[in-house]
This record gives sequence, structure tokens and C-alpha cells, in this order.
Amino acid sequence: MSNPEEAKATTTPHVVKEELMASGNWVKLEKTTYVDPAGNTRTWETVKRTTRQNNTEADGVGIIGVLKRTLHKDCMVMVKQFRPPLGCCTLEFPAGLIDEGETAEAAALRELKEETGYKGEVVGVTPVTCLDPGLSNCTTQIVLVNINGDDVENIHPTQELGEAEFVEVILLPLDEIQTKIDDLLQKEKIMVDSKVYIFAMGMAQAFFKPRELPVLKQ
Ligand SMILES: Nc1nc(=O)[nH]c2c1ncn2[C@H]1C[C@H](O)[C@@H](COP(=O)(O)OP(=O)(O)O)O1
Repeated sequence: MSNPEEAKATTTPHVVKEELMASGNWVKLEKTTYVDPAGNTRTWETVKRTTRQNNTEADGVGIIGVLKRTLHKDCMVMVKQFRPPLGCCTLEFPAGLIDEGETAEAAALRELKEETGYKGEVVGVTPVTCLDPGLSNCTTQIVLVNINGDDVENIHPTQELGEAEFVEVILLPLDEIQTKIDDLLQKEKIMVDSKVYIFAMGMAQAFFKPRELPVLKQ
């Protein structure tokens, strides 16, 4: 075990070099040589996508789509699809890679239309965020999109999927999203994306906790 007295943070950590170990059509594996905060030179095994465009630091976008319809509860537009790396289906926000020359907002509206058939309106966008920084430099921007379900274009949404895409659209009421996801997980062998579940937990807190009577906090 390292002695904390010896391992003082004296250096600004930085990458020294990146060497290609293996490469495919979509991803590559690199050996990253870096200097740690104590001044030691170390290596790390890093996964990168090969598809990132020049104009952006984000590989892709995720879409938090809120479907708003008269006389209906607001619903989250989610997608279920088989994900080969996991060997099972996942419950995710609609998502996709950013095309050349595209902004995150434009990519979000395009991917939402392709995967779910809905036409939306962007109401917010996150900074570039990391997805799995201990493994990969993969990044995403999450785009908040309102969908007017009363709009004639959104009454019977039609997906525009590629030949190899199989995406099922799942609508979950915003005010009980965590319970509905838990029900789904009980019923079928499906893995929920961490962003989705964290969002659901946040919604549960936002909807219910403020209305509880204040009690003595221990
Ligand atoms: N890691 C990947 N391996 C593949 O064999 N193919 C991959 C990988 N990542 C993306 N893709 C392919 C699959 C689709 O044909 C395209 C576009 O995917 P997109 O819809 O933009 O993104 P997701 O919905 O998140 O897969 O890329």
C-alpha cells in the first residue's frame, strides 16, 4: 500500500503519448502514457471511438424528450433496443452519434425523429459530458427536447430506422417514472442506462420530497 506522506500531489497530471494497440471500424484501443499527480509516469488502456467529428468534442447526443399532450400526463420518450456489448436489451434515452458539421441540437432532433418518429423543439443542452472516463474518452451532450403531442405531425409518429436498427419506443409518465422503470425491470430481462435511472431518481425526489412535512433531520 502506498504511504500517503510519500505520494504528495506536486505535479499537474498530463498525457505524454497515445499509442495505438488495436483498431476497428468504430472503436480503437490505445496505450495512454501519462504523468500522475505525484510525478510518476504510468500507462492506461483507453478505448476511443473512431467516428468523432472535427467540429465537436462530443461523440454523440442523448435526448431527454418530454411528450406533452392535452388531457395526458407528460411522458418521457424512451427507447428499448438490443445492445450487442451487453447481450441484452436496454432502456435508454434516444441517442446517436453526431454527424459531420452537425450541432448537438440538430443531431438530437434528427436522432429523435429517426428513432421515435417524434418532431421536437430543443429547450436545453448540457455541456460536453463524459460517459465512462475510467475506460474511454467517449462523450455526449444531453439535449432536453419538448414534444408537442397535439401537433398533427406527432399524432401518429413514424420511425425512420436504418436497415440494422430495431428500436421500440416506450412512453413512461414523468411523475412516476422510477416506479414504472422498476416494474419494467421486474417483468423482463432488460438493463437500464445509468443516465435514465439517475434522471428517474431525481424526478422522484423533485416530485415527492418537497411536499413532505418537514421532520427533524438526524
Ligand atoms: N461500437 C460499435 N460497433 C459497431 O459495430 N457499430 C457501431 C458501433 N457504434 C455505433 N455503431 C453503428 C451502429 C449504427 O449503424 C451507427 C449509428 O449509430 P447511432 O444511431 O448514431 O448510435 P446508437 O443508436 O447509440 O447506436 O453506428
